[in-house]
Amino acid sequence: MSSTSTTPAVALEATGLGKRYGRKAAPALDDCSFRLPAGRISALVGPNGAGKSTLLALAAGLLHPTAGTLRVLGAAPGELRDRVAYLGQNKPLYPQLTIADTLRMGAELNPSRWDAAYAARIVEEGALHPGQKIRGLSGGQRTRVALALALGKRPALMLLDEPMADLDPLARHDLMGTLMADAAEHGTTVLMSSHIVSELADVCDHLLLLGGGRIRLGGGIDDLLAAHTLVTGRGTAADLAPHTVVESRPAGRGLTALIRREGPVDPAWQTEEPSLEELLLAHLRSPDAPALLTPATTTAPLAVQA
Ligand SMILES: Nc1ncnc2c1ncn2[C@@H]1O[C@H](COP(=O)(O)OP(=O)(O)OP(=O)(O)O)[C@@H](O)[C@H]1O
Repeated sequence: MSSTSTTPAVALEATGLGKRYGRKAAPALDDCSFRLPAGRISALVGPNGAGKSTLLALAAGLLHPTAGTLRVLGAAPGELRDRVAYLGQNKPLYPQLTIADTLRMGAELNPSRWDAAYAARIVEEGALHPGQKIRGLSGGQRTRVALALALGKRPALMLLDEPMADLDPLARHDLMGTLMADAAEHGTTVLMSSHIVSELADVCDHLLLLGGGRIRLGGGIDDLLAAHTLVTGRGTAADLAPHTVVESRPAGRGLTALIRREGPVDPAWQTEEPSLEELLLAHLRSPDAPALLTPATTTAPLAVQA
């Protein structure tokens, strides 16, 4: 059932990727180079306008880059539509169809991969009846049907653009649980944008942080957290050299700083590992902090496994 045997080790590979929506517009994505390892559940995070939706739409083949290249499961974007599911912020469904008709359409469009039981389960867990018309559903209920349609085809790669934004908290929690357990079981690669960091921390094992159209952080969440330390103590940011100070703030007579370690930290500083939220907030507040991509995410030294 799993498609990992034919899935390359790298799900997405961007090289100098850029996208401008108009000649005079600032680039929505600018010189992005990164790898997204296959089989990971990745959070795509960044402030409004950072380029998250643009990246997901490029990966789905709905937009074309204006610079650089993007490979998706080793192919051009859009080439492997049956293996890639994209769910954007607009969920195009036919209002006149029933839920059952919609899922039948999914089965017809994906004859070799359709998992009818899985699609039906996603719908049933929302207490929806197959005979209900799409036009009579709430926004959150439509989201659930759109997810069933996208996931029923058992994609190797799921591109989800704020997929749960209009679901109530309980539905979000339950649906996210179903989706992630299933992705883990099938080795599916997920790239999911969201602004709800606490939710991402529970389910994601990989992170891409975008800011101003550039990659700011990329890598396994544990590796990224381990590369940073929160320090508190008396002294100035200059005293923290040779570490990279991502962000520092006054605290009492000294300061609290998030640093990227270069060797051991002077024991005069109190240290602790940051939470994912602290890591993200410090980088979001310091847009000029240097980018960090862990080795599995950088395009430089890693050999692609065919
Ligand atoms: N269709 C479009 N035409 C022109 N500019 C666009 C278009 N779509 C996005 N942009 C611009 O590209 C930049 C990146 O937008 P994008 O939607 O990718 O950001 P985002 O990170 O998804 O933001 P949000 O968190 O608000 O959804 C923004 O400056 C936006 O104004």
